[in-house]
Amino acid sequence: MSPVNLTEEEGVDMQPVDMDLTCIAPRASISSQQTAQPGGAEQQTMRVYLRVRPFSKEELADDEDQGCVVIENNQTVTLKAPKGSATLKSSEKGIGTSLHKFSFSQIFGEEMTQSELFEDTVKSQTSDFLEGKNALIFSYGVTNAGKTYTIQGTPKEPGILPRVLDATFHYIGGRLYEGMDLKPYLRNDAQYLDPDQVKQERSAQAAIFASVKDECDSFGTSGGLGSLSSPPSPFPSSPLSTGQSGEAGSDQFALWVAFYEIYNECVYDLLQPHLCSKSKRRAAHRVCDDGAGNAYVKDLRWINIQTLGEASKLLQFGNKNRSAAATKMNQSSSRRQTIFTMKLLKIDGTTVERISEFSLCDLAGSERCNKTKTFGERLKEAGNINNSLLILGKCISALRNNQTDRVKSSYIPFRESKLTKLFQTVFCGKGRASMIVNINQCASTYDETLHVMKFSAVAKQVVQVIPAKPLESLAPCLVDRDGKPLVRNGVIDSQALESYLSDDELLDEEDEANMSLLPQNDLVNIIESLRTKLLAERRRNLVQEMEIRKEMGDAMLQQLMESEELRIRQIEEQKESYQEKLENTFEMYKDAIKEHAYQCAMNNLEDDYVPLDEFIAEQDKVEALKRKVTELESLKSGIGRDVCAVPTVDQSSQTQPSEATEAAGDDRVKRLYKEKCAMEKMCEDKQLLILSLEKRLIDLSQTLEKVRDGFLEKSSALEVLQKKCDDQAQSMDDLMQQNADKDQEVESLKKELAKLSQKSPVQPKTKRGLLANIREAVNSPRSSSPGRKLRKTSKAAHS
Ligand SMILES: Nc1ncnc2c1ncn2[C@@H]1O[C@H](COP(=O)(O)OP(=O)(O)OP(=O)(O)O)[C@@H](O)[C@H]1O
Repeated sequence: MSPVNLTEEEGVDMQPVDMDLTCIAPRASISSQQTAQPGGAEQQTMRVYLRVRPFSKEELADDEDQGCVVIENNQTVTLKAPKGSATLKSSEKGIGTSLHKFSFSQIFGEEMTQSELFEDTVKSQTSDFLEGKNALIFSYGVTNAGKTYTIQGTPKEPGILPRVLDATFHYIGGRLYEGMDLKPYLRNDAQYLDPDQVKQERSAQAAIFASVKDECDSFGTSGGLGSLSSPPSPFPSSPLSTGQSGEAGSDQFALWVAFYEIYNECVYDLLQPHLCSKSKRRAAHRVCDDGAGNAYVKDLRWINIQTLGEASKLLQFGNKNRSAAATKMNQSSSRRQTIFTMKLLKIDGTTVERISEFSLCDLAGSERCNKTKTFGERLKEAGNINNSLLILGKCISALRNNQTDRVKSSYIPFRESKLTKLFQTVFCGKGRASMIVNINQCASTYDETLHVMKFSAVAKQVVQVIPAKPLESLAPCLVDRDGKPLVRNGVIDSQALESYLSDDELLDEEDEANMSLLPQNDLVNIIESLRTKLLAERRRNLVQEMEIRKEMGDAMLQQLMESEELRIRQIEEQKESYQEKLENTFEMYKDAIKEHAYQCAMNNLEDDYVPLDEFIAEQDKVEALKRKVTELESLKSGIGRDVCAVPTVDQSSQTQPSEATEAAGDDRVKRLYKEKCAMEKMCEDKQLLILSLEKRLIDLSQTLEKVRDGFLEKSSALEVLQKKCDDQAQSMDDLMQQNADKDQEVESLKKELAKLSQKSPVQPKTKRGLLANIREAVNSPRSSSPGRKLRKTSKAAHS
């Protein structure tokens, strides 16, 4: 076997704080189970007891005994995961451990008797109950773990419920209030019953007792409990049994009980008469709030009991009504959560001084669906059972978390299940709660048992603060049928009582049940009066409804108009901003194009640019040179003529030409010829220069042409942009047109509303004036729409 780690499940180092979330009590480490609080409040951790039931013969035969549960001492128990359990498999994979250690307020092994269990667990709560405090006991555990055995027991071995009842009757002794005319009402109040109602109570009670008179005595008053009932009592030395526990001698006590079950999140009364036909469904009862935050079961049947035998019969009657769903695990297993509640009324004369409540809750088994092979309706049952247990667990965890961390107080889901809703007040300090965890030692249910143990470990850390004087807040109030108090400051309000007793026109459900007893005329009268009341009520409702509708219509219209105004304003603003943006963009483009064109022109001109002065000077030079060339050419032709004429003259007229004259002529010709050549060359150069300048001029004009083309292109792009702008303006106009349509729609709505208002039979004048004012006020800004249109057209024209 692989080595195992032992886990301590209970948070021993946890510092519990008070449970009453509204009361600010100082945080203190709780070393003992119970400590005194300032102001006399009592603080203690929730008592959680463990009861381990013995194996049955069948279980031993099925090899269920694998030593899973080892009781170390009267407060500590160790659970060892058996072969095949999910816990063992997980621990072998390294997840978790196969050994779990738990501690409880007290552990009761299989050898412990019912009587010992009662003495060590519930007896103190019974004392509380008899002294006017509330008490709640849960029996919790997997199915077939012994919860019902612990609560109800067997005729031979009565459980804690018969023992609490037995103790209560011993306490009451000869001070039983036999009147039966003071009955519990809502959660903490009492109701005064008139003689007819008392008669009905008695007949209902008799009907129940009659139906079980031949049944065996489940409390064993003649057996198990009988030995306790007859002297010596179970509280021989207890002040409870003496009836002298500091109570005033004139006080009397009345005990009323209710027995109900929660099945699939519906509350059913187990003390209702048996149903005639099986097909007829039982009525589910609502869980309501009494206005002071206390939940109660509406129309639950409370039966007055005066002996232990009567209590036993009631329990039998209720048990008969319970339907046990067969599951594979336990053929007689109940799929319900059954609650037996006792209310003890302390009566002084005709005044109810206090009411205390003791509830014993047998929680349904919490087995998993696959284990129990549950299907269909059974699966739904299991889901609801597990859900209410889950919510109970969540509430307990949240309570504990809130106590440990007051800053981050989390939501406690009391209202998410009927069970927790009903007992919220007890958890919140208006009573003491304790839990008896029942487990069997079967290997096959080990995983579920472990889950139960973990849950109870959390419950044990919850601390309850019980106020020193819980009765002050729970002081019962005696009321009539309408719920109006009949007793004020301890004195009966005789007027209220008289009107209550004479008031016979209202019928509650119990009256309805006995309507057949009334004469026909009375019935007709009652029906007539009820019809009149109904009509008046309907008329009142109709008027109220119309007023509400009108108010809502006005409010809606106002809202509609406001939102319309807002929308128009937003559109206007958007339009303006778009136009501004467009104009800015257009200007930007224009500047950019101009800049671009200028840059292009400058780039093209830069290389070919010749300043004008230079150009003119150059032209002058060219002109001068041309003139010189012309002169020289004319000179050259003149010289040629001279040259040809000179030899002719020399040869014909002079027989002896001088040599000096000939030489001088040659030099001059040569010089002139040279000059002529130079001039010709210069002319050619200048010609070339002129040609190049002309070429430059042509290039320049071409560049200018290009720039002009570019400019024209940009201009056309600008035109496109302009067109887009115009389109946008057009779409804005369309939007405005849509707005106008909406205006018309609003107008038609207003007209419709006005028509409706005219049709309405009740129209207070002041309100009609108000509506007209509102409409006018709302309409007035609408009249400015032409102004806006004017602005819009002027803008459009501008743009
Ligand atoms: N302490 C005990 N001593 C002897 N027998 C016991 C003890 N506890 C339980 N049993 C027996 O075990 C069986 C199952 O017990 P019980 O019906 O109370 O279980 P349960 O938890 O109420 O089951 P369910 O939730 O299904 O109603 C019964 O036969 C009962 O008599």
